[in-house]
Amino acid sequence: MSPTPPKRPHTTLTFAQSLDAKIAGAEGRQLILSGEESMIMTHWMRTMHDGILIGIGTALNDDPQLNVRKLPPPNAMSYHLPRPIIIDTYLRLPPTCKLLLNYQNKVGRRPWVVCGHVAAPSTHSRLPADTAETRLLRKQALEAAGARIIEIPMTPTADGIGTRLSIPSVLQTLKELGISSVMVEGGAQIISSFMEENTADTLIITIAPTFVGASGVAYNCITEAGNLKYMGTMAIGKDSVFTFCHKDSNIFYQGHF
Ligand SMILES: NC(=O)C1=CN([C@@H]2O[C@H](COP(=O)(O)OP(=O)(O)OC[C@H]3O[C@@H](n4cnc5c(N)ncnc54)[C@H](O)[C@@H]3O)[C@@H](O)[C@H]2O)C=CC1
Ligand SMILES: Nc1nc(O)c(N)c(N[C@@H]2O[C@H](COP(=O)(O)O)[C@@H](O)[C@H]2O)n1
Repeated sequence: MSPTPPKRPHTTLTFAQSLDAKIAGAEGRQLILSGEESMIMTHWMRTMHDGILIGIGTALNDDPQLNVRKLPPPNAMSYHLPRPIIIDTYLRLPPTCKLLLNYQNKVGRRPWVVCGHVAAPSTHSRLPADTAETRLLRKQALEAAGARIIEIPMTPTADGIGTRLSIPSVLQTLKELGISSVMVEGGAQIISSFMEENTADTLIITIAPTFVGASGVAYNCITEAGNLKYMGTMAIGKDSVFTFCHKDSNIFYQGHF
């Protein structure tokens, strides 16, 4: 029996970390932690999913491409390209980001930007001086650059001060829009949210043999494995890749989700 509830896509949570559980350097500096071989594995996994999801923090910090360019010839574009999906509550994604440029240049799929539906922006948005007008301008600029904007209701954060998007609502919306499998790549807050929500069907962590130090960026670790069971460890190049599956699942990285 599949553990995947029919109302959300199959969800693979995957990222790379150091031995001291850091996913980025001081002040979020992007680190290439994965070795060449495990990075190729990540690009293979990208081909196996309908969408790749990241948070706006990662989009702003890394300006990623989320494509499959590390795969062997003849032509990386002949592989299935996943759709980039950005969780961007307040529409902060720059219209000049690589994901949108790649789409304009026909070397990437149209990015979807999932944002908060704002009834009264001045009371809901934490961006300084944000108004319905400035938000509308950002939305129009993103749409003009090619983004599809998907608005969903915002929910209050646990402290009651801020707002964010509900992960189950994001996933349900994606499923309704035809995304059957999604690879969640980060960053720290998104990883923490998916772990807290127990939403991953598969968790794949690449651990690089390096230390980043206390100033690096960490995610909030689950204190227990939740619904996940350990499936195995692979040595790929210099890295160790740990795989977990939903505890009710017998599926172990079959290659089709
Ligand atoms: N080593 C690795 O595999 C990876 C490392 N990274 C690193 O992670 C860092 C970025 O991480 P963060 O700043 O934490 O940004 P993030 O990419 O996790 O995005 C977080 C933002 O998403 C929005 N959001 C809306 N609803 C949310 C929800 N329910 N839960 C969480 N966020 C929600 C909020 O605006 C929040 O600030 C960068 O330094 C990047 O290099 C990112 C991806 C993979
Ligand atoms: N698998 C993996 N290993 C690392 O060492 C990483 N830093 C990441 N980062 C993720 O990949 C995105 C960059 O993708 P592109 O190279 O631009 O295609 C980055 O934004 C993170 O999501 N992943």
